[in-house]
Amino acid sequence: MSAPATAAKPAFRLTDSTLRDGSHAVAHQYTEQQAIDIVAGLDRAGVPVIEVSHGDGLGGSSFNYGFSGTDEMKLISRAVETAKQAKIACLLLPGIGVADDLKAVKDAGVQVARIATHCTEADIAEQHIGMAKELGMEAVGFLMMAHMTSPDELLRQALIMQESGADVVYCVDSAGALTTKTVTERIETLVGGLDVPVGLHAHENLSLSVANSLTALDHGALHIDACTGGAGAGAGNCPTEVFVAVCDRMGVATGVDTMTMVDVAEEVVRPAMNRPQMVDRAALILGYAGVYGSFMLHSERAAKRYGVSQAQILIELGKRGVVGGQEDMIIDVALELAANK
Ligand SMILES: C[C@H](O)CC(=O)C(=O)O
Ligand SMILES: [Mn+2]
Repeated sequence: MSAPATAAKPAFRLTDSTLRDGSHAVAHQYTEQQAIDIVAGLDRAGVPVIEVSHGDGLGGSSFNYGFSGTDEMKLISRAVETAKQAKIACLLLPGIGVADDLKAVKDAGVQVARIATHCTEADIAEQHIGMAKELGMEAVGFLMMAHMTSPDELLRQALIMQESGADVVYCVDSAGALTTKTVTERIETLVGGLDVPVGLHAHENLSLSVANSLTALDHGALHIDACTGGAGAGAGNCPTEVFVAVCDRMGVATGVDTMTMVDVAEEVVRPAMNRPQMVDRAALILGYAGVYGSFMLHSERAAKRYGVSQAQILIELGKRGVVGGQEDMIIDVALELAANK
């Protein structure tokens, strides 16, 4: 097998979110040892940024979002201790995480603060982006459920994040509902209208995460998110090892050693997963109906508990345009379906 092209300057910066978005796939039950092993592998492969926190960001451990198996601060500390070259990042959704969480992770050695809001609510990130900058962290704006708004409105929201001090702004396909066409429209509009670099965070629900990430690069994105073994909410995220392998084949420099990534996926991450990441019925419906990826396991539990169809719950949530933070609506919909049976 040919040697990976790690020497050339990378065409984009890769953020691996196995220990954050991938946490949805294991119902937030990562152990300290798993965090150490995953960070050690990714760091060895040359991944430049590794995100660690509860799947729903700092402070996510709760009845609403699911309790963490291990306190996220412990996972973060193990990650910081283990990484030799990679920066450690955290996600924060204002309201779930609070300003003190940012200070705590900065003190623990986290260098990148990713501040996430629904795609039309960037204004609620202003304070946290500003605080991340005051703390001397890199601040990344993260506009979730980006399929739900137009490219022009997404740019208007991204400009709010840029004005607040964001160093990078991401288009986040939380539902895995974007296609190569709708990614192109969004990334082109963001790249054309922002002074700061643009990123894409793709999900696999329509089997398009690799294609969408490549499309984003073609249209000027400089940051790409991925998860090893395709871990993550719904059908998972863009699989890191597959993405860097495809980049190698296309002559796109990643700075990451593909064969090390392939081993980390196979030997470290997949054994940590509770079940295979795949585009099964529920995941496909998430993408097709445009439903928030992290609703998958919640809707599966509600369907079992109330004896209704998970597919119907998801379709109904899609019709109602339910967004992250409205997890209680999953139960409401399940109860309504049960009452109408
Ligand atoms: C809190 C969400 O899981 C953030 C994310 O990764 C997404 O919206 O996608
Ligand atoms: Mn995600």
